[in-house]
Amino acid sequence: MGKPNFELIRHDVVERVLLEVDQIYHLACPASPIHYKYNPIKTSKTSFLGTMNMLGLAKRCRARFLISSTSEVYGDPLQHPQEETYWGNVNPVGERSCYDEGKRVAETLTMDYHREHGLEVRIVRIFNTYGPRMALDDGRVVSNFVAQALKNEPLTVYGDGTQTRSFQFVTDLVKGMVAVMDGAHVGPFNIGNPGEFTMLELANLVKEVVNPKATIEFRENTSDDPSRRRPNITKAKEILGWEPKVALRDGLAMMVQDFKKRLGLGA
Ligand SMILES: O=C(O)[C@H]1O[C@H](OP(=O)(O)OP(=O)(O)OC[C@H]2O[C@@H](n3ccc(=O)[nH]c3=O)[C@H](O)[C@@H]2O)[C@H](O)[C@@H](O)[C@@H]1O
Repeated sequence: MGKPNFELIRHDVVERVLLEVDQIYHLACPASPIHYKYNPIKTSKTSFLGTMNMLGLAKRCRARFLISSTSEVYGDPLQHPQEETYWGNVNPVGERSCYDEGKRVAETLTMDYHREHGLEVRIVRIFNTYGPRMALDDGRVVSNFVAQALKNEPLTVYGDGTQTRSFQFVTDLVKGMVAVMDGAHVGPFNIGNPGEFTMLELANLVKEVVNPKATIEFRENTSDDPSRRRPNITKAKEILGWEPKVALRDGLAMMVQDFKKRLGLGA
């Protein structure tokens, strides 16, 4: 931003676009479950048509193309931790499938452009990411808990809170994506932090770091919620020399400072 050769364009990837580019980081798609389930047909269109349009653009410009895929391609995984070779356990007719199947077909399209047209492609599977500047109403668990704790509202734990996730700080993700883009391997690569927590453990950590007086309120869980998730990152470590550096406790503290400012609570 502010650099003379930087250009910001507001565009819906479902429509074609003519640009001149060398690299494409294709990140466009709602990622929070409440947002991707809000208009699920649009989510499928974004994943399929949006990815096809961006691959078409990459083909015309001979640009290198990186698709931001997701841990959700593993569905409710029967393998734990998840390796890139695992094909997953996705419900094709469930409420989450607009996103899960959308990202799966986005990976398929990416590989078919690679095989059919010799396009240079890269695939990253991103695991739960959090950090400063997330929308206060994003709806994902870390931003919900932090905002709730700061506002003295109960932390909303869905289900019994024994389901697990592995949380990655945003700067680790960005370094991982750049390493994949600039590396020589197509992937797919899991990019995530293997530290695994139950939602109750996360709630208690947020209490400790943000507001020890915060209470917990249990809510009904959503359908097809994956019961556990943790990346095996051996491939990214060995091939790219990448691994996450920021521990959850430290990442939370950085997020809290930013959330406090935006909630008008002082830094
Ligand atoms: O954060 C991410 O990067 C990932 O978030 C979502 O996946 P999900 O793991 O379901 O994300 P959350 O909505 O943050 O849910 C995580 C867990 O926390 C629980 N949760 C969520 C919100 C809340 O207020 N309380 C709560 O207990 C959910 O039931 C779930 O078990 C997206 O589907 C992924 O594409 C995305 O990569």
